[in-house]
Amino acid sequence: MEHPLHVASEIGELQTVLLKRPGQELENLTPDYLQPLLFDDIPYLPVIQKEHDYFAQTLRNRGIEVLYLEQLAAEALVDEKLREEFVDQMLEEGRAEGNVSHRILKEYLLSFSNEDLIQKIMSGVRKNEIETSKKVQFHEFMQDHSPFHLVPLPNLYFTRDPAAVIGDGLTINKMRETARRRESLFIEYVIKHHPIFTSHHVPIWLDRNYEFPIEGGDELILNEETIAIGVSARTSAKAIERLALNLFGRQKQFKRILAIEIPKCRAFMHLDTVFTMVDYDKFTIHPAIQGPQGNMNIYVLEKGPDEETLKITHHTSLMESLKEVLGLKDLVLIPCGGGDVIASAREQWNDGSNTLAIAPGVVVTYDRNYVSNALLREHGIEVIEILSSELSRGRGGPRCMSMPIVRKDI
Ligand SMILES: NC(=[NH2+])NCCC[C@H](N)C(=O)O
Repeated sequence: MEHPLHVASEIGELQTVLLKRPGQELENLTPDYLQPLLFDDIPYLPVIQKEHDYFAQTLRNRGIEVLYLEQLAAEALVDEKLREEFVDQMLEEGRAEGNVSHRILKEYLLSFSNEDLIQKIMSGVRKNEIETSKKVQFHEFMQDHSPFHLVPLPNLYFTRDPAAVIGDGLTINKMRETARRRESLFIEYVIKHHPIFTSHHVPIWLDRNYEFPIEGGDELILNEETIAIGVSARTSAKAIERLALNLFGRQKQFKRILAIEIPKCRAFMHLDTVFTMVDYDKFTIHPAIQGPQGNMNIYVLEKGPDEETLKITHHTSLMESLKEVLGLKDLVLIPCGGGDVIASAREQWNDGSNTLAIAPGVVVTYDRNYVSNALLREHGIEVIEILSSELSRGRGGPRCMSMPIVRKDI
C-alpha cells in the first residue's frame, strides 16, 4: 500500500487534497468579532458554499481526489473514550471565558452523533443553546458579554495553515492566533486515529505542542531537497530552526531550508500571499516584499556541526538564491497585478499571488484577479479560474484553501 502522505514539490501533479467546506461557523461571525476572528466581512453562506463546491469540482475534474476535513475528523473518532478525550481537549483549549461548566458543555457536545459533534465544535456553541435548568453551580448563573460558550472556527476552510505535508511526514502546527489555535487539533486526531493514516508510520517533524508558531501558508516545498519557509507575521524563526534541526536529524531527503523574511503585516500574513511557485522556473511575487534594489533577508539553513547547531548563510537576492538552490540558470518572477501599484495592491489583497499549482505550469486562481491571471497566461501558464466573490472575504486564495496530501514526484 502506498504511503498516504507524499509531497516533495510545490508543483508536482496533485493527486489528493484536503479541503473543508465552509459551514455554519461562518453564520456565527458578527461585526464585533470580525477582527479577532481574522475576517474583514461576513461571507454569504449559500454563495460561499457554492463557490467552494465549484473549487472542489474543478479539482475533481482534473482527476484529483478531494478529502474533507470534517468527514475525516468524524470518522477518526472511533470510540467513546477517544470522543471524550477530543471534547475535553477542545474545551480546555477553546472555551469562552465564563460561566458554563466543562461538565455541562461536555455533556451537550457528546449528545451529538460524530458528524454533528464535529460540526458543532467547528461552528461554536451559542449561549442560548444551553438550557438554564442545566445550571447548578453558582458561577454558571453569571452573565458575561461573549455570545458563545465555545468560540466558532471560521478560518477552517483555509486547510493550508494548520498542518503541512513534507515528504512522507508533516508538521502539525502551533498556530499564532488564538482564533485559529484549535484548528490543528482536528488534523492531529485525523493523522493519529483515522484508518487511512494509522496503517503507516507518519513522522511528525514538528508538533502543535512546540511553543513557537508556524503556519502552513509559510511552508513551500521547492523541490525534493529544499523547503522555503516565510519568517512572517505567523511563523517564527524559532519554529523554523527547530523544524530544520528535527528534519536534518531524522531524515536524509531534505537538505536545506530557505528562510525568507517578509514584512509582518496583515495584507502579507504568510509567504504564500506574496510568493508561490507555478512552474519549474516560474514564481508569482508581490513586488512590495523586495527592497528598492530587490534586496531581501534570506537565510539558507543546512545541517550544521552538531545536533543543535545549523549552518546558516545570509543572502539578499531572492532571484539568485532560488537559482542556486534549484540549480537553474534562469527563472522568472511574475509580479502580482503586473507590478502596477494600484492593481498589484488590489489583487494581492484578494490573493492574486496565492496560486495553487496542480501540475507544473497549471494553476488554480481566483477569477477576480484578471490582471495577474492575464500575465500568468502571457508567461505560458495554464490558468484555471474559480469563483471568488465570497471566498476571498476570508483573506485567502486557492493555495490557502487546500492542503496537498499526495503529489506525484517530478
Ligand atoms: N495560507 C494563507 N495565506 N492563509 C490565509 C488565512 C486567512 C485567515 N483569515 C487568517 O487570517 O488566518
